[in-house]
Parts: sequence; structure tokens; C-alpha cells
Amino acid sequence: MSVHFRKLALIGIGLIGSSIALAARRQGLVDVISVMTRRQETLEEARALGLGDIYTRDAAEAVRGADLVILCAPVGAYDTLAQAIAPALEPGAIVSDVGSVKEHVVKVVAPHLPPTVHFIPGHPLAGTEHSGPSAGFPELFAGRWCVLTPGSDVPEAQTARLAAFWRAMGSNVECMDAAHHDMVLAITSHVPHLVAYNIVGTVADLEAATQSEVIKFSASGFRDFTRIAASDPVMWRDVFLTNRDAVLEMLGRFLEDLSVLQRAVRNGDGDSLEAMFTRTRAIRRSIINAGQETAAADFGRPHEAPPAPETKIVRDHGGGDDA
Ligand SMILES: NC(=O)c1ccc[n+]([C@@H]2O[C@H](COP(=O)([O-])OP(=O)(O)OC[C@H]3O[C@@H](n4cnc5c(N)ncnc54)[C@H](O)[C@@H]3O)[C@@H](O)[C@H]2O)c1
Ligand SMILES: O=C(O)C(=O)C[C@]1(C(=O)O)C=C[C@@H](O)C=C1
Repeated sequence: MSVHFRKLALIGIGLIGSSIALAARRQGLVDVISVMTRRQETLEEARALGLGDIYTRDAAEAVRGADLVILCAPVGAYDTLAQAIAPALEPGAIVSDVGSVKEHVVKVVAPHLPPTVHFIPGHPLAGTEHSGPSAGFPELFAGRWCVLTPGSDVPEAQTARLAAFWRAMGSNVECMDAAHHDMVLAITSHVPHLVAYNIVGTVADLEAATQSEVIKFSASGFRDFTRIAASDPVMWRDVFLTNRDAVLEMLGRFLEDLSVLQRAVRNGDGDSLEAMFTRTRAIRRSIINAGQETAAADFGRPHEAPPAPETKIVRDHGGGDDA
């Protein structure tokens, strides 16, 4: 099993696409990188940064001859992009993506793909609030999880090959089914972003209404929220349009728990508040400790031999054939 690919096609070259280009190049995982994007201006930016070897606005041309294709555009563009690349895909190629939602991706991409390719949706749980080709950096995936959601028809060796690619870029890899992914990410990523967008919007409205300098004197806790709320508007619009059910379910749970806190504040229930905050402080500390352990992995050395496949299977995939 080889972790090396002849030609990697990146369809979309923003924060995630450019980080893959830089990491794959640095680790010697690919011979040729073709870069496709919709706008000429973005393509020229990618070219100036030297992110690839071939630059095109034609998605079919980008994937021709590629043995690894990764969709790195906002998920709202996937349907059209899948249709465009399908006739040009090389038999045996791995087709993957990095989208923040997974059931929708399976639903809109899989029906267009020929049966000769291996479709393995993916999601690196790593990012920043920045976007565009110049936002990428090769260490983005180091010590971070990458979730793969292969359908049951995908040979294990192909999933292991893609998992080895992500591990060579520094990621830990876990497989799960698409619906489980969407539920977990709804509460750990999508609802937190919604909360950040909301609180920053509320503060801005209050500032305008009271004509006071609320934002100028904001403390660092609020500034942490503004970082998240600065995330790409198109990407996040698409996340909420395509993971609606899971987000609404988790938002309901979140609002119930918030009203428990509201009651504790109203009643002056210090014991409940302190117990809650003690629990969440412990969670933060355990995340930081776990992060330090995984980041200590030996990422950064040029990739020499493919690591043994040790991809963890969390659940059988149940969503691959719903397309
Ligand atoms: N930003 C994050 O934190 C993060 C993390 C993990 C996964 N993701 C996922 O990665 C994907 C890309 O996100 P990003 O942060 O790199 O976004 P980005 O805005 O930085 O880049 C998106 C790129 O997609 C391309 N693009 C946009 N519309 C297109 C279209 N219609 N056709 C072809 N190309 C198009 C452009 O090259 C653009 O630069 C999204 O699906 C997102 O859900 C993002
Ligand atoms: O660090 C950040 O800025 C992010 O928001 C990254 C983050 C997240 O952790 O929620 C955002 C969206 C992704 O799909 C994966 C990662």
C-alpha cells in the first residue's frame, strides 16, 4: 500500500486546499498538484504562491489523470463540481473532500460519480477564521483529527491509503458514519459558531442602539468570540443550510441547558454555577493535555515509509447508499 500519489487534484484552493498543497508537497506525498478554482483572481493568487504545478478553472481538466481528487470548495458548490468532474475521473482514483458536513456531501456527490472510483468523504477537524489561498500553512493538520466516512462499498485498502495520506500530513484519522459525524460536529463546531455569530451580532446591535463604545472596551473573552465570528460567511452559510436537522436538534439541547444556567443566575444559586464551571474547566484542561500529546507526534520529518494503517472504525457506515 502506497501513500504516494502521482497527481493530486485540489478542487478549490482556500485555507484547506492550500494547506493540503503545502503539507503534501512538504511531506513528498505527490508528484504533481493541479489546482482548480472558479475565479481567475484566486487562481492567480494560488499561482503566485506556487501552490501547484497545473492551474485551471476547468474542473474536468484538473482531475484528468489524477489518482487523488479532493474537493476543497464550500459544500454548496459540490453538486455542480461533482457533475463537472465525473466524466473525466480516472478509473481507480480516490475522490474525497474536506467539507464540514458529511451526509449532504454523500447525497449530492455520490450519484454523479462513476462506479470505477472510490469515494471516501473526509473532514479535517482543523481550521482558522481566515480564508483564501494565502491563509494556508503546512502544519494546519498536525495533531488534529481527520474524520473519514467511507461507504460500505469502498475497499478497506483504499480507505487505508487515504488515511495514510492524512497521517503523513500529521493528522490522526478516525472513520465513522456520515450521520454520526454530522451530529457530533453540530454540537462541537456548528452550534458554537452560531453562538459566536449571535453574540457578536448582539453586541454590535447594542453598541449601535446605545451609541456606547461596547466593542472598544470589550474584554478578551468577547474577543475570542469575535475570532470565531470572523469565519468565512459563505462556508458557514453552507454548513447551516446542509446540516440543518442535526444543528436544530443540538441547538434545542443547548437552549435547554442555557435556561438552566439562566435560572441559577436568577435564583442566585452559587453552588450550581460553581459546580458547572468546575466541570467545564476540567474539560478545557483535558482537551489541552490531549492536544499536547498528539501534537508531540513526529510530524515535520519528510515522509519516508507509510505508517501502518491503524485507522479506528467507530461505526459502520450507514449512509453510503442513500445517495
Ligand atoms: N475553514 C475551516 O475552518 C474549515 C475546516 C475544515 C473543513 N472546512 C471545509 O473546507 C472547505 C473549504 O473551506 P476553506 O476554509 O478552505 O474555504 P475558503 O473560503 O478559504 O476557500 C474556498 C475555496 O473554494 C474555491 N471555490 C469557492 N467557490 C467555488 C466554486 N463554486 N467552484 C470551485 N471552487 C470554488 C475557491 O478557490 C476558494 O478559495 C469547506 O467545505 C469547509 O466546510 C473548513
Ligand atoms: O479553529 C477554528 O477557527 C475553527 O473553527 C475550526 C473548525 C472548528 O473547530 O469548528 C471549523 C470548522 C471545521 O469544519 C473544522 C474546524
